[in-house]
Amino acid sequence: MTQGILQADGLCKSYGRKTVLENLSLTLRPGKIYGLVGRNGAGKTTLLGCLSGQNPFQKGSVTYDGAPVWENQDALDHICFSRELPVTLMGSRNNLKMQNYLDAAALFYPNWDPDYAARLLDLFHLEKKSKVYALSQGQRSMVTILIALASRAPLTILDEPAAGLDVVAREQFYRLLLDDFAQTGRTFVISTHIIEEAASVFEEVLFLDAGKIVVSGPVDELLAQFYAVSGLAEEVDRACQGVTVLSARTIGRRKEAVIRGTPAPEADVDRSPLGLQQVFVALCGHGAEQI
Ligand SMILES: Nc1ncnc2c1ncn2[C@@H]1O[C@H](COP(=O)(O)OP(=O)(O)OP(=O)(O)O)[C@@H](O)[C@H]1O
Repeated sequence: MTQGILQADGLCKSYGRKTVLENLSLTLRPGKIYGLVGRNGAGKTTLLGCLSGQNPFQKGSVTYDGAPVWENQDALDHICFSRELPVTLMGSRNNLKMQNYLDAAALFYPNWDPDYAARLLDLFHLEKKSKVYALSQGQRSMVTILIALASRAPLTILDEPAAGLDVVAREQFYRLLLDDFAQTGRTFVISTHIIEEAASVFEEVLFLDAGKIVVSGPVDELLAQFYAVSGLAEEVDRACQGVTVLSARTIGRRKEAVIRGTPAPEADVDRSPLGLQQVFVALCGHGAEQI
């Protein structure tokens, strides 16, 4: 029975001697919007390429409903990883027109929706005859988003789709995504650096760090586990008993700490929940100043 589950097991990927993904396992279930978050160079693009059959890997497996994804057209028919269009091709400027990419997408994705593509072209004020090299970065992001949405693929993957967009276009993108999701319920995986802005869109997050998924699960459940506490140092220490302290800073007699767990209720401290970005920095921001 087709369910639309994408599974990676024990995935290992290196470039030469550099290990990027190390024994990574994850399961993507249908009907959710996943946010993939990791620092620069963490391996997000590499992982998305492996999950979508575009990147080979050395060990492990990636399956869609139990069937390997690699060179398996039946599985790939369900997956769209829309990548940013290249400005150059083999050292020369990319003279292909947007129309060429739309024609290729129509051939490649069995559920391609030409009417939806035409509506999005209008909405984004894009011209089909424009050459790719002449598009702005934001316009190229719009084409990537257009192809992803109009593919109507049951599993649609976008790598940093909002990075090149201005704030108005970003809001437009999130609205389009949520409208589409409400209508189709298809699965989206979206990598992003703009965490706080996208947090309300994600149902589940995956934090990628040092080649592994270090956190995965529903956003609300994750956020409920973290607090910032502050107050007199001895009270903060009392609040932190029995919980994991992720970072702490003492200023005179006062102290601030970021913790995973519930602060002891008898401690006289200020406690506040963290946003997704703060949780990410606390867990994956090695070496960065926290909070
Ligand atoms: N084709 C390649 N050949 C060699 N090394 C590569 C190649 N592609 C990626 N890498 C290396 O693999 C690591 C992960 O890169 P990747 O692009 O997957 O990270 P990322 O999380 O998407 O980064 P960013 O957020 O900065 O875009 C980096 O150290 C990068 O230099």
